[in-house]
Amino acid sequence: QEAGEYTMKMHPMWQGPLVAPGGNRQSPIDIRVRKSVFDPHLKPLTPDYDPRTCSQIWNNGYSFLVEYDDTTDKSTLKGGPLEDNFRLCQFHFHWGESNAWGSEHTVDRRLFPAELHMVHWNSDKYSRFEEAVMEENGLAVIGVFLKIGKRHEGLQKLVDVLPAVRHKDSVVEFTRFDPACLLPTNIDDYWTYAGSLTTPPLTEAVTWIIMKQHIEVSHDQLAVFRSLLFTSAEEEVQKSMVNNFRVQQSLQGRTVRSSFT
Ligand SMILES: NS(=O)(=O)c1ccco1
Ligand SMILES: [Zn+2]
Repeated sequence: QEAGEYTMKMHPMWQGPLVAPGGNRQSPIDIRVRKSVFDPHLKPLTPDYDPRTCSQIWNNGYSFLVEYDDTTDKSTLKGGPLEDNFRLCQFHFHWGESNAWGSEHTVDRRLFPAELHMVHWNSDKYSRFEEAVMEENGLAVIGVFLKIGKRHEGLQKLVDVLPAVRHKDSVVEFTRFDPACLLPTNIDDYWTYAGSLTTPPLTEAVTWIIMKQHIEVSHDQLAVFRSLLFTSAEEEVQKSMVNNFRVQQSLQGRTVRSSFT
């Protein structure tokens, strides 16, 4: 590299074509609370998860994914803005290198240190995630903001296994984890809007359901997230898995609805 030449070493995730097909309902966004519209027809959200469908956890080189067996309708999400039945396939997080930032969505520009995404696909209309990911009503993702505070007891079982998936492409068996323990106590208050995946393929297939209430995790628990690596064991230069969030996208005329006044 020539002296003075400046190249932002982008994570490989973002070196490809960044503009998604269509590109008028991209995620994440800033949620302007006073611009959201209360929708009295929004129903309560009814997640129904079976911890026995939890199968493994793996480092995909951008986040760590806790994967669920989605070959049957055992862990499902219905209600809220959703017309159909959706199956949980995985959950993962996005976080910063510091507690000052890390979330993908923001609320009136407020950043959180991390954000949980619980990814579901429409099992009434499609037969697998890979199919649903290409359809505008294919996916539903619950977003939950994380704040630094008291230790999250339910999260600790996950934190304890993270060192085993430190490097990209590492996988370990991970069972009997109830994802409901990561939801806030109040799941009736949420914002919802039509958006996209925030990592490639960035397809505009997602009904986003962003919880108003955050959950708390301890500083030390989040520090373990940051001990993960983007890089595989063979690579010479190891890179800390931090700042794995996408830049915010324009609303482009979309309305964000709220389930609460
Ligand atoms: N970050 S997210 O939940 O939009 C996602 C899931 C799969 C790919 O991207
Ligand atoms: Zn995500």
